[in-house]
Amino acid sequence: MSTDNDVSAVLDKVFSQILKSNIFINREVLRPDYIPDELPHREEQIAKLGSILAPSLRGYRPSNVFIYGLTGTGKTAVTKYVIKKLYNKAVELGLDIIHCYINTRQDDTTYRVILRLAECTNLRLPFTGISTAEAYRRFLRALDSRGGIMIVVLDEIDFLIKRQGDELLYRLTRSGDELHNSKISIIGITNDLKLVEDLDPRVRSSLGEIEMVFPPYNAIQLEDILKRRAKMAFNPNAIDNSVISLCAALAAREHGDARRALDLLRVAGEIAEREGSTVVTRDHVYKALKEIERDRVGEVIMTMPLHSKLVLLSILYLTRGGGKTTTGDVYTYYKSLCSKIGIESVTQRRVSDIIGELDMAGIITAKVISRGRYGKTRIISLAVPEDIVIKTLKEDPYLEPLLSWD
Ligand SMILES: Nc1ncnc2c1ncn2[C@@H]1O[C@H](COP(=O)(O)OP(=O)(O)OP(=O)(O)O)[C@@H](O)[C@H]1O
Repeated sequence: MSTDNDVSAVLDKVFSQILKSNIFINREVLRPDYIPDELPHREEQIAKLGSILAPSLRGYRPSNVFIYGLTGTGKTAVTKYVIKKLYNKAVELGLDIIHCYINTRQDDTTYRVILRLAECTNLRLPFTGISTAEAYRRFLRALDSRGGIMIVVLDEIDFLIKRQGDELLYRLTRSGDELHNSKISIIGITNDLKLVEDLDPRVRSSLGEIEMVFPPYNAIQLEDILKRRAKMAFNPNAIDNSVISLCAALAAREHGDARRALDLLRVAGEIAEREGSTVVTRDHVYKALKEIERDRVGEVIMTMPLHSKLVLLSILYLTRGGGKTTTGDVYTYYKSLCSKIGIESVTQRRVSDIIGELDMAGIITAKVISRGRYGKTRIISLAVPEDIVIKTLKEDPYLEPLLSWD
């Protein structure tokens, strides 16, 4: 058993390790929310968005823009960068442009988005007590009495649409009918390409007056992005080019995701620091890859609903030691687990959907095979290490007792 003294000694060691370390000169520049002064390989998108928004400097409402592309392709960074430059220009010219950035994963209800819109016009609305329609009316009134052009960025817009539908978007894109002294222009950002296809055509056409697609970066571009950041983040003697190209190559394996590349570099540096090393090595990058993957898988599993966890637990049990199983066997085992803990099971069809979702999330692999006249089935195997799944499922008090087979 560890004593308070042991724990305090461990902490002392960690603190002095970090204080001694001179791996980083400024680790903040590797954080996901840091907006760098230059965004290499996005010159074209910066110029295009800049020219779309520029009419606001002459008092015209810029076209609405719908920006989409896979994660880590620079959509948020480019948008914030262009808006900041535009705002600075407006201040220089003595113009009043209101800009409002809202991430709808964080502000995920229509009411909260309206609260934030109102805040950007300096109007404080109550958190409760008035209807959404009333809140919207007050916001429009405040904006119109202030006047000017408002540029609203709705980032991760898919979260709002999935939760609340597209009513607010529709109203915002039609707000011109209700405003006399002001205009609203919207930039919607998403990485959910399917959402774009499924969107109501009337909203898609008004929101996407102009559409911009951000392509993934290739490994060479990622390397270039990393080099420039690494120069600001690391002590020059603590990192070499082979570490940076490894991070770029690993991040480009799925799709060129700059966030993943930067995370790898930052976590590799942190591991080197924790280990008391004076340089970041390729070995630290591989360790970082494992650590990030563990965190990702752990988080996905932890936030899954109970029945998805039970399905995953069934797959884990039936494929122990690297085996394979089928949808039918998973369903039978899953039902036995439900009766063990005294809850009602969901239908086989739903279990089949859950298997599809686990496959999409990269937790399992499910290949459809034909069994001739017996129809089709899926051959299922685990796609992530068993120990991460066991450790995460054990954290759920409902499931803990079911995991005592070993
Ligand atoms: N061209 C670039 N140069 C420098 N850094 C970049 C570049 N593109 C992206 N980044 C950095 O990569 C990280 C992710 O970028 P960003 O948040 O803009 O991606 P995104 O496309 O909005 O992703 P998501 O859809 O997941 O929100 C940020 O830290 C950003 O600063």
